[in-house]
Amino acid sequence: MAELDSTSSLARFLDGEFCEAKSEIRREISRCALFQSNSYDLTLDQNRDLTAERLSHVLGLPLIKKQLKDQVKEGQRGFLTKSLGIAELVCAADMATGVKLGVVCGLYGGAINNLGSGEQKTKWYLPVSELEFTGMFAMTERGHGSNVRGILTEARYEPSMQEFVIHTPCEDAQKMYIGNAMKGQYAAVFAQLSVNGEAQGPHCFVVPVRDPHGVLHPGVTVIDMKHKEGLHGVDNGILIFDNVRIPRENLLSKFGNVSADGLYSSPIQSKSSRFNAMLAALTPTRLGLTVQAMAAMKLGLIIAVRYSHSRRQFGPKDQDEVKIIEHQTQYLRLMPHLAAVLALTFTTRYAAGLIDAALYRGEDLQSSRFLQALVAGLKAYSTWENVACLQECRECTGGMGFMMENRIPALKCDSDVFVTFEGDNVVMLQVVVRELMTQYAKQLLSSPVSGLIRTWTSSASDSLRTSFLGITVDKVGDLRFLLKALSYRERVLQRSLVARLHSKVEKNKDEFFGAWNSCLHHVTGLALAHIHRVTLEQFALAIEECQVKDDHALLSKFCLLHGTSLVYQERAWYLEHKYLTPATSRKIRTQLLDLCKSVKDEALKVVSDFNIPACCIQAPIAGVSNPRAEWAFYSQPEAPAVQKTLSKL
Ligand SMILES: Cc1cc2nc3c(=O)[nH]c(=O)nc-3n(C[C@H](O)[C@H](O)[C@H](O)COP(=O)(O)OP(=O)(O)OC[C@H]3O[C@@H](n4cnc5c(N)ncnc54)[C@H](O)[C@@H]3O)c2cc1C
Repeated sequence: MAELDSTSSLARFLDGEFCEAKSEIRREISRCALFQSNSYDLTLDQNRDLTAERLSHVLGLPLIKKQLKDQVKEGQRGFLTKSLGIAELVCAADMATGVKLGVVCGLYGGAINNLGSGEQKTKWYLPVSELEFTGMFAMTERGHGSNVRGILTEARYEPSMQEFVIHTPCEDAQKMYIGNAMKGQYAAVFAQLSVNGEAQGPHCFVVPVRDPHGVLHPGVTVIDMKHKEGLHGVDNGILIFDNVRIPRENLLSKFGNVSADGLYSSPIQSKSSRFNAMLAALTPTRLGLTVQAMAAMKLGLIIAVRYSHSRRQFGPKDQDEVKIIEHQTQYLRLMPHLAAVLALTFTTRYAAGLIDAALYRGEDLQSSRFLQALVAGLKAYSTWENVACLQECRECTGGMGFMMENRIPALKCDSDVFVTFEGDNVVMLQVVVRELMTQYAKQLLSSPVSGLIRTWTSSASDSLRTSFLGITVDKVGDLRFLLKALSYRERVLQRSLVARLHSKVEKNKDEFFGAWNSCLHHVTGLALAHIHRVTLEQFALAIEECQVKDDHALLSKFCLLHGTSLVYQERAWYLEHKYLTPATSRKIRTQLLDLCKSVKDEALKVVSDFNIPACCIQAPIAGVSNPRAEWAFYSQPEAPAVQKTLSKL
C-alpha cells in the first residue's frame, strides 16, 4: 500500500517517457476496488463478468479515453510508447483485463485504425471510448492459424444491394479462439474478397455480431469455447457466418475498396503485397505482446526475489540458516531473467520509438520490413523468456510458489499462450530471418563487388578473431567482447544459412519450401542470435542515457550479466566454432556466477523500482503487507521509521 509510486531515480529511469501517464494509471488501479483482490474459486461466468467490469472501468478512465481518441488521429507523437506503458500496468493489475484491452484496442482498434478510412475510424472505433460497444478481431480459422493467407471465409460483393455477403463455407472456415466473442458487438473479420467473380485476396470487414442487448445479428452463430489453461476472464469463441449481409461501407478500405457498381481498386496492385501491407499495419499491436510478457516476468521476479530474501533454509553448522537467495543455484536461476527483463524494457522502448517516429512522419509500416522483423523477433524472444522465467520463479519459491494465492501459477497459465497467439513464435522467427536474408541480398546486389569484399573481409576477420580471442581470455569481462561475440554468431549463422539455402535451391530451383524447411533449425537459431544481439546493444545504449551514477553502475552490471548469460547459453556453439577456447568458456561460466552473486542483493532494489503497485502483487510470500520484510526498506517511505522500530525488537 505504501509502495504506490516509488519515485527513486532508477524507477523513473525504468519508466522512461510518459512516466506521468504511468503514475496516473498506478494511482487509478490502486484506488479501484475491482483490482484489490483475486479470487481463485470464481466460476467461468463470474471470472468473465469481473474481467468485463474491470475492462469497462479501465476504458472509462479519463487518460485511457483520451488515448483511444488519440488512436483515431494520425501522427500523435509517442502514441505507441505511451499505450504500451499503460498496457503493461493493466496487465500487471490483471492479465485477463490486459489481454481483453489488447483485443479491443490493440487488435480490433488496430484493424479499424490501420486498415480503415477516417470516416470508418470515427464510426467503428470512437464509440469504444464512450463505452458504447466493444469489438473483436477475427482472423484465425479452424483450418488456418499461422497460414493466414489460406483463410476460407468468403466476402462476395453484390452490386444490386451494395452489400457484402460474409459466409463460412465449411467447418475449416469457422473463426476460432476469437477473444471477446461472447460479449463484443462488432468483429473485424478477415475474409477472401470476391468482386464480380474475381478473387482479390483477404480483406478486413466490420461485421455486427450482436446488439447492445446481446441479441445476435441475423446469420451469426457464436459458440463459447469455454475452459482454457488460463485467461479465464477472457471469453474466446467460434464465429460462424451464414450469408451475413453487411453494407459496402463495412469493408475497411485503406488498402482496397469497392465502388457502388462493383469496381475494385487498391493503391497496391499485387495481391500478395497488399496482404503484406495489411499485416504490416498490425505490427504495433504485436509489440503489445512483449509488454504483456514483461508484466508477467516482472511480477514473477518481484515475488521470487522477495521470497528468496526472506525464506531461510540450511546454513553453516551451529549458525543461523541462510536466506535461500544465498544458495548459488537460487541466484543463478533468477538473476539472468532479471537482466533479460531489463534488456527487454529498453529494447521494447527502442522498437516503440522507431514505430512512433515512422508513424509520426506519416510512413506506412509495410515499407519498414526491418521494424516488422524486429517486433516479430521481440515477440518470440520475450514470450519464451517469460515462460522460462516464470517456471524458475515457481520452482525458486518452492511449495509456496505452487499456491494460487502466491500468483505465480495463474501468471504461468495466463501467459503461456503468448508464445502462440498473435503469431506462433517459430513462425515469427521466420519473419525475422526473411528480413535478414533480404538485407543480405540487398547488400550484395547494391554493389556486388563491395558486397563480396565486405563478406569476405568479415569472414576473414571472424577467423582471425577466433584465434585471437582464444588467448585473450581476460577480455570476457568487457561488454565489447560480449557484443562482438553475439554479432559474430549472428553473422556466421547468416552467412552459412545463405550458403546452405543457395546450394539447396541450386539443386532444385522449384523447391524453395523444401530447402527452407530443411534449414528451419538454422533459421530459428539465426533469428534468436539476431534478437539477442539487439537486446544487448539496446541495453548498453540505454545505459548511456542514465545520468545517476549509482543507477548507471547497477544497470551496467545487469547489462554485463545479460551479455554473459547469452554467450554462456550458446557456449557449445562458440566452442564448436572455436570462437571460445575451453579456458575462455570456463571464464565465462565463472563470470556468470560472480555477476549473479554480485547483483542478488541489489535485485531487491530493481524489483521495487519496477514500481508495480502493491495491489497488483498481492502474493503473501512477497510480503506486501509485511513491514518486517527486509525488502520493504527499498519501497516504503516510512522505511527508516520501521527500521528503527525493528532494531529495538
Ligand atoms: C487463447 C487464444 C486467444 C486467441 N485469440 C485470437 C483472436 O482474438 N483472434 C484471432 O484471430 N485469433 C486468435 N487466436 C488464434 C491464434 O492467433 C492462433 O492460435 C495462432 O496464430 C496459431 O495458429 P494455430 O493455433 O492454428 O497453430 P498452427 O498454425 O497450426 O501451429 C501449430 C504448430 O505448427 C507449427 N508451425 C505452423 N506453421 C509452421 C511453419 N511455417 N514452420 C514451422 N512450424 C510451423 C507451429 O510452430 C506450432 O508449433 C487465439 C488463440 C488462443 C489460443
